[in-house]
Amino acid sequence: MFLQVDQVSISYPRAVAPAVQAVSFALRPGELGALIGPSGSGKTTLLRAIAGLEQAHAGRILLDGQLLDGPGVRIAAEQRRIGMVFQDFALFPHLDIEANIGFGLHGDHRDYGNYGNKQQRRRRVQDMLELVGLDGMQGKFPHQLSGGQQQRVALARALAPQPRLLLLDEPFSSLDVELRERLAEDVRRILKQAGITALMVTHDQMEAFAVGDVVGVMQKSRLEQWDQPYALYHRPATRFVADFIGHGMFVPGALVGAAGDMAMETPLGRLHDVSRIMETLQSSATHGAPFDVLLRSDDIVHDDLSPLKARIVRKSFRGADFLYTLQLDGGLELLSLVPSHHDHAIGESIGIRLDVNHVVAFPRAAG
Ligand SMILES: Nc1ncnc2c1ncn2[C@@H]1O[C@H](COP(=O)(O)OP(=O)(O)OP(=O)(O)O)[C@@H](O)[C@H]1O
Repeated sequence: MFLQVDQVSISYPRAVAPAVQAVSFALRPGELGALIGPSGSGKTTLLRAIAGLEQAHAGRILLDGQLLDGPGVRIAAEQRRIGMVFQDFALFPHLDIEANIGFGLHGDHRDYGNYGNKQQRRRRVQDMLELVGLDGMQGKFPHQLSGGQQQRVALARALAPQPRLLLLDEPFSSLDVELRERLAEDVRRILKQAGITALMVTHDQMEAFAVGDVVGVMQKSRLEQWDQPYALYHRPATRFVADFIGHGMFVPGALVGAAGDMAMETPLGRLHDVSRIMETLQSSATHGAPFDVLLRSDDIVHDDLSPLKARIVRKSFRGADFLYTLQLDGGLELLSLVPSHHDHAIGESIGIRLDVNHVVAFPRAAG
């Protein structure tokens, strides 16, 4: 592993509870990680500790085999060779793009690579401009560039001195929503092309999924799951992750059948593929055991022929789809993503059926 965060805890002075508690994860060389979670869950604190701007009070942080932070060891931030990109870009307004990108190739950073003379620096800046798709812009000033272009300059500047690791803190949050997803995909492509290992903090799931090979979900100072996006979505480890990732609602379920042939009974019908749930329960669950079953908007399919009907209580247009909020007799609410040519009115009843590939369910908490 290239970056190793091992049982790291971080506390701020006079704070009641630690900001980060016993967090462990790792990145392979060239792998892109993303941390998501609600505000205050500890993402930025963790990123700052990796950068060397906060100290880990317990645990260890290693980069390429070097102990950066651990018992009795603390490598200074400027000696870590870690680059950072921030949400406000932090470009120098009075320097042109070439000087902005070349900034990190002077002074303390000079020993990162062989950029000692002007010609070498120019070549490196040129390579970076090409990498981020801004060739020809070197003479412009930051205010002459769009927000997305400025963020690419910030990326080029951070990559220029060849850091060992790149950290990105909410890099898209000051940009338009439409721009964000496209830029997130561009950033992923650029980072992959540069071959750098990177860790990004964001509160936006789409960005995390667009950039990260692996995504970590934090809540209340803990890392709840560190996994590939597909696994986070289809095999969430905790109820919090299940709820946080994607649109879904929990409905009551009950295990039916005998060991080896169990199914989940729900108000919308019976789900048969419960093998994974049984693995996690280690076959201790018994017939009739109560569960909360997660049904996401793509698990519920609109089907005129289905005998099961639900009433539309809200709808929101998403372009290709409508996100319908539906209500069953008895009041249970569900979400369903329906192709937008099925334009039904609020109050109308439509036929629905389940189409669940991976059953996500958690034993109902006692009480
Ligand atoms: N300098 C500080 N001094 C004291 N407490 C702090 C400091 N910075 C953050 N905290 C606290 O540490 C906890 C984690 O904050 P952190 O900023 O790491 O969360 P976050 O997940 O990055 O949130 P956001 O998405 O809002 O930036 C919070 O309870 C926060 O109030």
